[in-house]
Amino acid sequence: MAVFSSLTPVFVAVLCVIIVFFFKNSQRRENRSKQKPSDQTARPWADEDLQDNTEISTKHSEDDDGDDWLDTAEEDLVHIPYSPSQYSASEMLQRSEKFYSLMNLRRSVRCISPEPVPKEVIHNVIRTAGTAPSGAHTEPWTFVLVSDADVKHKIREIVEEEEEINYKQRMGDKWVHDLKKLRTNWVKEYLDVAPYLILVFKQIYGVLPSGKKRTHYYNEISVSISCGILLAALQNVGLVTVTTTPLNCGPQLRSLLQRPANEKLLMLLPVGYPSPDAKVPDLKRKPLDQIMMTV
Ligand SMILES: NC(=O)C1=CN([C@@H]2O[C@H](COP(=O)(O)OP(=O)(O)OC[C@H]3O[C@@H](n4cnc5c(N)ncnc54)[C@H](OP(=O)(O)O)[C@@H]3O)[C@@H](O)[C@H]2O)C=CC1
Ligand SMILES: Cc1cc2nc3c(=O)[nH]c(=O)nc-3n(C[C@H](O)[C@H](O)[C@H](O)COP(=O)(O)O)c2cc1C
Ligand SMILES: N[C@@H](Cc1ccc(O)c(Cl)c1)C(=O)O
Repeated sequence: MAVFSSLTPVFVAVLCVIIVFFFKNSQRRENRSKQKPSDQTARPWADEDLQDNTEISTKHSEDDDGDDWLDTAEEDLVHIPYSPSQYSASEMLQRSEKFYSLMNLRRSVRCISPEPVPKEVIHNVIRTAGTAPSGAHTEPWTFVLVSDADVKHKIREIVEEEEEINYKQRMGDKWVHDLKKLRTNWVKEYLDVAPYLILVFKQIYGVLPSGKKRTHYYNEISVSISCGILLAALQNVGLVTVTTTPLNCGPQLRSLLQRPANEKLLMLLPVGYPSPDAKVPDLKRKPLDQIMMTV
């Protein structure tokens, strides 16, 4: 008993040292994991809410035996002067009003004329889409331009088959109800009729000359921005489209168009002139005070 009572203070002291040691260690580990992702599953650029399926670079993976990601040529990239056009305040106002008026006339048009469209115009529209900013300038987009009647028809078959199931089963009553005002259904005549279909693919990763994967940061956001610019470029030349996202068609369309495994369909845009009898739902847009908060 006497031995125990004399040991207790020593025992308590040792116990305290052990507890402090463990506590400090666990704090250090926590801090380290906050400061620097310690494993390759940490992907701060992939927004969970967006369900951005960006794939991680294989830089630290087991099969990695080199420093492909270290591109010295890019490290030495020169920085050049940049002085774009500037306008007076009144010119700016005029230009902003003009551009707003043009864009405010943009509508999703589902009745497209078969009238041919100059190919060079479409090429310029796609060039313009390719001016979009992208995560780490990875330019993670592929625009597949389809004008071949047989391929367009195959696309229509795939889309209509899946969209019928979407409307009847996958989308559910609420979504179908919310779309009633648009009078859409699974019949997609514009896929045969429009002179061009542009299928926009996001590259979920790139492929380096060595065959290894290159990380495409924020690829979905980057490609979505390029699609916005593409829509503006179409509007600028008087062409129409409808932004479509044919659910469950991605893999089939990718394989029909022989796109590689790193590409996923983001949007399908039928492009042409509006048909003379085209109608659009009389939708209203939110005014500025409902979309802008000033602080
Ligand atoms: N952002 C969104 O919330 C959604 C958008 N869509 C839109 O619908 C359209 C068609 O997409 P949909 O077919 O439904 O969906 P996906 O193209 O995402 O494909 C559906 C399934 O196929 C897999 N897949 C597709 N492409 C690849 C690829 N290149 N490599 C590996 N796996 C692949 C997906 O894998 P995984 O599960 O790994 O992605 C998923 O399981 C597009 O326009 C798309 O933008 C569709 C669904 C949701
Ligand atoms: C992300 C996104 C997905 C869309 N998917 C479809 C679609 O699959 N089919 C379709 O007919 N329209 C689709 N639309 C078009 C919308 O229905 C349309 O933008 C909306 O009704 C507003 O009309 P507006 O484009 O004329 O302003 C989509 C639009 C966006 C932005
Ligand atoms: N993809 C279907 C359903 C659809 C229609 C319009 C939309 O705005 C959305 Cl989000 C979905 C279709 O193209 O009919």
